[in-house]
Order: sequence, then C-alpha cells, then structure tokens
Amino acid sequence: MSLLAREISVLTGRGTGQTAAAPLVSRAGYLSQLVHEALLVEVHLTPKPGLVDLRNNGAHSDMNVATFEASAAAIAPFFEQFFLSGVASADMPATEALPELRRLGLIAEAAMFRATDGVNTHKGAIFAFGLALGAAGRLTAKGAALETVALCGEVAAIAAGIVARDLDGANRTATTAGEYIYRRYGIRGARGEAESGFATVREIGLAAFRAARSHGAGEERCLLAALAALLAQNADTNLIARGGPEATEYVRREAEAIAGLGANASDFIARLEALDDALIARNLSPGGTADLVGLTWFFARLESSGA
Ligand SMILES: CC(C)(COP(=O)(O)OP(=O)(O)OC[C@H]1O[C@@H](n2cnc3c(N)ncnc32)[C@H](O[C@H]2O[C@H](COP(=O)(O)OP(=O)(O)OP(=O)(O)O)[C@@H](O)[C@H]2O)[C@@H]1O)[C@@H](O)C(=O)NCCC(=O)NCCS
Ligand SMILES: Nc1ncnc2[nH]cnc12
Repeated sequence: MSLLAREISVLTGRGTGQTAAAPLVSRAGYLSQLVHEALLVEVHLTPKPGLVDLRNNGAHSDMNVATFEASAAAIAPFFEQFFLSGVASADMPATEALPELRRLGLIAEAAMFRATDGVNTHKGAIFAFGLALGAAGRLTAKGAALETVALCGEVAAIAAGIVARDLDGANRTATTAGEYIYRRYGIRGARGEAESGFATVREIGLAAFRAARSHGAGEERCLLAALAALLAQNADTNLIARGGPEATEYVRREAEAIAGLGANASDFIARLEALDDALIARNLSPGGTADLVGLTWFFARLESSGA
C-alpha cells in the first residue's frame, strides 16, 4: 500500500485494504495534477492584459512564464495534502477544516517563495485551490460527487466568516494589500470570493466559458472569453493596490467592450493585445483575475471528467 493510501486509511479509519483507500488515492492524485495543469494553462493562456503570458511579462519586472512554471511545480505536491486534510476533517464542522488548510497553505507559500526567490506568483491561487481541494476531500470522504455547485458550496462552508474574522478587527493595522483595500474600500478580495463559494467564477467565468463553447469556440478562446468577462466584473485587489478604484473602472469598461465582441470575433485577439499594451503602460496587473481563470478551467475540466 502506498504511503498516501496508508495515510488516508489511517486518517479516515476506512478499511486497510488497497480497495478501501484506492478511490481516495486516485482522486487525490487526479485532482492535484488537475490543479497543477490549471496553473500552467493559466500562465500560458495568451494574450492576458497586464499579466504574464507567452506574449510578454505583463506589468511585471520580477517574473515571467518560467517563474510561474517553477512556482507551480513547487506547490503542486501540497494539493494532495490539502485534499487529504479535507478527508481527515470530513466528520468535523466545515469551518474547523480551515486552520489545518491554512497551516498547509503557509508551508506551500514558503515553498512558492523559495522557488521564485521571494516573488508572489501564486499566493491567491494556493488559497483558492487549497480550499477547493480541501472541500473535495470532505465531499469524497462523504461519498459525494464533485459537482461544481456542491464543491463550491463546501468551499463557502469552510470559508464561512473568514472576511469578518480576518479583516474586521478595527484595531488591527493592515499588513497585506488585501487587508488595506478592505479597510479602505470594503472590497473583500480573495477571502470574499472564497466565502461566496467562488460566485464570480461560477456566475461570470464558467458562464462565459460555456457560452463561448456553445458558439463553437475552442478551449483557448473559451478561456479568453472567460478572462474578458471576469475582467469586466471582478473586484481585483491587485489592480486596486496598483491603481486604485479608478484602475478597476478603466479595466472594466475596456473589458466589457471586448467581452461584447464575442470570442470568435475577428478583432477579439487584437483588442485583448491592445488592452495588454495599455495596462502595461499603466503598470496595472489583474493577478486575482488570473487565478479566477485558472479556477474556471479547473471546474470546466472537472465537469467534463465526471469525477
Ligand atoms: C486570504 C489570502 C489570499 C491573504 O492574502 P491578502 O490578505 O493579501 O488578500 P488579497 O489581497 O485579497 O488576496 C491576495 C491574492 O489573492 C488574489 N486575489 C486578489 N483579488 C482577488 C479576487 N477578487 N478574487 C480572487 N483572488 C483574488 C491575488 O493573487 C494572485 O495575484 C498574485 C500575483 O499578482 P501580483 O500583482 O504579482 O501580486 P503582488 O506581488 O502582491 O503585487 P505587486 O507587488 O506585484 O504589485 C498572486 O498571489 C496570485 O495568486 C492576490 O494577490 C491568503 O493568501 C491567506 O490567508 N494566506 C495565508 C495561508 C492560507 O490561508 N493559505 C491557504 C488556505 S487553503
Ligand atoms: N499570469 C499571471 N500574471 C501575473 N500575475 C498572476 N497571478 C496569477 N497568474 C498571473
């Protein structure tokens, strides 16, 4: 029996035979590979306005595609641990699963920073996908299928109250961009997205992806359609940290027009490239929205796999 299988059967107390743990082990491996692939699909998607891709490094002087590939490889092993932690927490109330996920998340962040020489490539992605895999572990242990609505509902249950707990302490000084932006503008960022059960991913990203697919677009165009729709709607704290709320308004206006063209439009790519050049000139980068594109791809692929 593999180490992971043994760990799962010990943690869950479910049978010791390979057959008892095998489904958990295979699902843990499948999902962690899917997250790794989602991180690579996202960074390779091109053109992404202001972001690192195969066209340029966006509004970043400290990272490129190779930085993201090294970061993804460094954090990929943690996603099995997030899943396993969810399995082990299946009999606890959902919010009690968060502390162990956060402990693993901080170790994964340290691995990311070691792999990138201190550059923040995937902090938000570790948080989002860590919650998603923890939720998947909990559902799997309960024998539930990993349907998008159920999985996002479990994420919302784990993250319930996180914004108030993390950000509402009036006397605390803000130590991160997200905390400062919440205090200043009430924008909830990655925490709010998680607490909503990835509502922006489901209602904007996946909706645009499926609409483009129904019009015959290939996967890359579907993802770019999702990107345009997300840029038009997402309250991205990276954008706000660099350019204030007016930066978000500018990006939303431009992205709305591009999304309205439709992914098969002859000038769709050219308009995204023009917005890329404009955001680079303004030193604006919607890093949070990039994570939501990765999550969109992850859920779309999971739906098609029938896991
Ligand atoms: C809850 C945490 C995310 C804490 O982070 P923070 O307090 O900073 O909160 P936010 O700023 O709200 O979010 C941080 C990152 O989350 C992404 N993000 C931003 N807005 C959204 C949104 N609306 N929806 C979803 N996700 C969002 C974003 O991450 C991505 O961008 C980063 C790379 O871009 P870049 O511009 O380079 O970012 P910086 O280097 O910071 O800026 P510059 O200096 O270059 O200008 C990268 O992180 C992407 O992933 C935000 O950056 C969570 O991290 C946390 O609590 N961590 C502790 C451990 C833990 O809980 N881990 C896992 C638990 S399962
Ligand atoms: N491709 C990308 N470029 C810049 N920031 C990001 N954060 C996540 N993905 C990113």
